[in-house]
Amino acid sequence: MSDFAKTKAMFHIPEDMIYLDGNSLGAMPWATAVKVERTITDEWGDMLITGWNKAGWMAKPTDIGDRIGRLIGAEKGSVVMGDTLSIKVYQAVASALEMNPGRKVVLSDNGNFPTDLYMADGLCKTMGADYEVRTVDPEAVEAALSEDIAVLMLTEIDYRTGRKHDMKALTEKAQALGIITIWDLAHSAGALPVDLAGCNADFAVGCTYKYLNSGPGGPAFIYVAPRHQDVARPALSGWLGHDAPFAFDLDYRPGAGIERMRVGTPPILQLAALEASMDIWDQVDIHDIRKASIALCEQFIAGVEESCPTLKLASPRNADDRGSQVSFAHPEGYAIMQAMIARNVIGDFRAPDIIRFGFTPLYIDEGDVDGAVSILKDVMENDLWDKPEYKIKSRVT
Ligand SMILES: Cc1ncc(COP(=O)(O)O)c(C=O)c1O
Ligand SMILES: Nc1c(O)cccc1C(=O)C[C@H](N)C(=O)O
Repeated sequence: MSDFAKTKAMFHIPEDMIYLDGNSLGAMPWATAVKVERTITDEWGDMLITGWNKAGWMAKPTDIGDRIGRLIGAEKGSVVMGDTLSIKVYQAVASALEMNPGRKVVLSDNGNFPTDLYMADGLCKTMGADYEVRTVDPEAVEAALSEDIAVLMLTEIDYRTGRKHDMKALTEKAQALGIITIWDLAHSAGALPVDLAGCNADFAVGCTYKYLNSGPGGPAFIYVAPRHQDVARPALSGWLGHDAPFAFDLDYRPGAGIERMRVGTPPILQLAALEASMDIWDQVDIHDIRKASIALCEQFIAGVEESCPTLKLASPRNADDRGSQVSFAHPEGYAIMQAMIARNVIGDFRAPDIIRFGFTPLYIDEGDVDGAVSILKDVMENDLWDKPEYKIKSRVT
């Protein structure tokens, strides 16, 4: 039996479904509905506006930030929740660029998730024609570091292939050249141990609706290293990041520490949903999760390679170089994934030819992996994907 049988029982997974897409949208803990319902009735309903103090709503973004901080190796008081990840990327890039005056290049890789590149590019356009986002192949990042670069912005785990950047080595090399680093942990937080403090990271951002199970649209987080917190100017200077929001001063004065990265009113109901999941995360050791995740990924790779020879592994073979997902390439990837979904094995497709499966030990076990492999084998051996209705690209995700 899986070491995580206890946590698996804490999640609602529809009967007969094998859910291998927790790297895109995490599953729902049973406790979430109860927690959100209580927040609505006992807090919003009964306390109304007094909930900001009585129910501790105002402190939720930093309280929960610290709980996530434990999973990503952040110092206490250096993570705050709020907004979407796209917004937090913008905020981090803007602060970092300003901390490196005279340099005008944001370096990233061309495997990065598009929104990160779009947000940085939009910001550069606002800042002036001499600012630019430069992208190189993921393997070429280290060689591309140079003294004209202001900011290195990378997603640690590639959303398509699961390839893992070496955060410590790249941060060290970048900092030696005077570059400020921003790490996107969208596919890292809750997937594997991250050691932001140990890597001496400058900024990090991430979302909570994937491995941290906060539900669709759950709030993002931002990390600022303690040494930068009173220097970094929050480009999005919202009133709740003000030093004294309730003084209602007309002039903006950034708050102390990580508080300044807050923008506007926090989403209390989504934070309540996240808290239900963090109650589960508080009971597990992220190193145990990693061990189980590697075992599940290895089992899946071995099973698929043995039974589906036309699928080509698109993730790194070495577990240390990979996050908590496994991708295979096939020219008919889209139709194959449609056939899998029709058989209740949920993964996803990423253009042009990647089928992607996420492994989330909190609620996925060896039996699920065996089940997914055997359905994939059936789909491939019997060409079950070869149907006109599976070839129409109409899905959103
Ligand atoms: C690396 C990365 N950054 C950003 C996002 C999305 O940001 P947002 O939460 O603003 O939609 C995703 C996934 O949606 C992602 O994988
Ligand atoms: N955030 C998403 C959404 O709002 C709709 C559909 C998908 C997503 C995702 O999270 C995509 C995801 N970041 C990916 O790795 O592809």
